[in-house]
Amino acid sequence: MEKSIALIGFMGVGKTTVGSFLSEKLNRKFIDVDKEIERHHNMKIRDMFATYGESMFREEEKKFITYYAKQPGVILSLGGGAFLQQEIKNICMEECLVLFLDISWETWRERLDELMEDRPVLRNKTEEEIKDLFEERKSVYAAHHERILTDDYTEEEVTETIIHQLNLK
Ligand SMILES: Nc1ncnc2c1ncn2[C@@H]1O[C@H](COP(=O)(O)OP(=O)(O)O)[C@@H](O)[C@H]1O
Ligand SMILES: O=C(O)C1=C[C@@H](OP(=O)(O)O)[C@@H](O)[C@H](O)C1
Ligand SMILES: [Mg+2]
Repeated sequence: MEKSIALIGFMGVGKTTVGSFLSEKLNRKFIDVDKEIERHHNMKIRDMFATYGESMFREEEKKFITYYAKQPGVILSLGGGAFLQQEIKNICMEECLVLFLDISWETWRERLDELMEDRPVLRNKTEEEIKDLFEERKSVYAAHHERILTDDYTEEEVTETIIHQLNLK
C-alpha cells in the first residue's frame, strides 16, 4: 500500500477541500484531522480554543496525527498549525508524502473575511498581525516533499495538478 499523503499549508489555502477531492479521484480514504477532532469531542475547534485553550487542541492534534500518519494509503488534511510541533513534522515527513499547498499573500488576502469566523487563530488580530503570522509560518512549511503553488488554480485544478505532478492514479 502507498504512503499516505499529508496536505500542509496556511489556513484557508485549500487543504480540506483539495484533500476531499483527491480522495474521491484516487479512491482513497479521506481524513481531515480537524474534523476528526471536532467529531471526537462533539465540539467546534473555535469552542475548544475558547473553553480549554489552544494547548489542549494542540495535544489532540498531535494524538490524532500520530495515529493517522501511520495508516497507509490515506489522504490526510492537517490543520495549518500542525507542523508547529516538531514531533508531528517528524512523523509526517517519515511516514507520509508531505504536500505543501502554497499561496501568495495577495491571493490569500482575498479569503481573509470568509475565513475569520472558524479560525480562532485569526480572530482578534489586525491584518498586519495576520500578515506577520503568514510570513512566520513559511518556515514551518519548509519541511515538505512536494510544493504546489495554488494561486492561479481552482480547487479542482489544484487537485488535477497534484495528480499530474505526483504521477498518482
Ligand atoms: N484554489 C482555490 N481557489 C479559490 N478558493 C479556494 C481554493 N481552495 C480553497 N478555496 C476556498 O477557501 C476556503 C478554505 O478552504 P479549506 O479547504 O477549508 O482550506 P484549509 O483546509 O486549508 O483551511 C473555502 O471556502 C474554499 O472553498
Ligand atoms: O493554522 C492553525 O493554527 C490552525 C488551522 C486550522 O486548520 P485549517 O488550516 O484547515 O484552517 C485549525 O487546525 C485550527 O483552527 C488552527
Ligand atoms: Mg482545513
